[in-house]
Amino acid sequence: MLSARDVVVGYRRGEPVLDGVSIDVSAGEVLGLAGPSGSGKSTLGRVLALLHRPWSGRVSLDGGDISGFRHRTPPETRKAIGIVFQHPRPAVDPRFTLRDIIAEPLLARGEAGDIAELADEVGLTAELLTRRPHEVSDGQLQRACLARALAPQPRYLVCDEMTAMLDASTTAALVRVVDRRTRENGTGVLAISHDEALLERWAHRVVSVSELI
Ligand SMILES: Nc1ncnc2c1ncn2[C@@H]1O[C@H](COP(=O)(O)OP(=O)(O)OP(=O)(O)O)[C@@H](O)[C@H]1O
Repeated sequence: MLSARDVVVGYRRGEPVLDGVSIDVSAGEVLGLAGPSGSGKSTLGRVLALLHRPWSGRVSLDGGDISGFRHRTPPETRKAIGIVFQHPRPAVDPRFTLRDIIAEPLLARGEAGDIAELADEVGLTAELLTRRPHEVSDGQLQRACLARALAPQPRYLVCDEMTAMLDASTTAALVRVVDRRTRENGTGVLAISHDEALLERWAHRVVSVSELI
């Protein structure tokens, strides 16, 4: 279980965005996180993905406290939690090919991974893997970002408006990819979205930030 307990966090001193929020994402579960713009959905996703350190409260991974790690997160913990953002372009190095982008987390750990298999999983052809970000569509780049997040076989995945920029067929394709991981590998997913219809189809249950206090 990936959990946050009584998390208080914000960007300006004395102005918490989340004030005592608790959430549990179980293995094999897709938890939808809905709610109005500015309510702190992305902030909570970033806290769970260890990109933002809470002012107080606790973040735990399968029972172990991981609240204090952030940049010094041990590789095994870092590997366990993936994140995919709404906008793929700022999330990649424009000099890299899609193959390099997908391989990035594996190379960083000196691990070998089957890039062709990951590309196949997200529906990218071998030819697309040779291109750079400016030579592919947003949807194709987002497929590469999803493959990069899945490469270390994370136990939990935060999808922060992963499909908000994409058309209906690419959205459905990427959701199918993540859903297969949930069913076959037990990957727990926090699916953050404005799209209530999407969450209704995808998530096992849906909560809003205001319900988590
Ligand atoms: N880097 C930042 N610096 C300062 N304030 C920020 C930063 N990121 C978010 N905020 C503020 O924190 C609050 C919550 O933002 P957050 O992006 O978590 O909400 P959200 O529910 O995901 O919104 P949206 O649905 O519009 O993406 C907002 O008031 C926002 O302006």
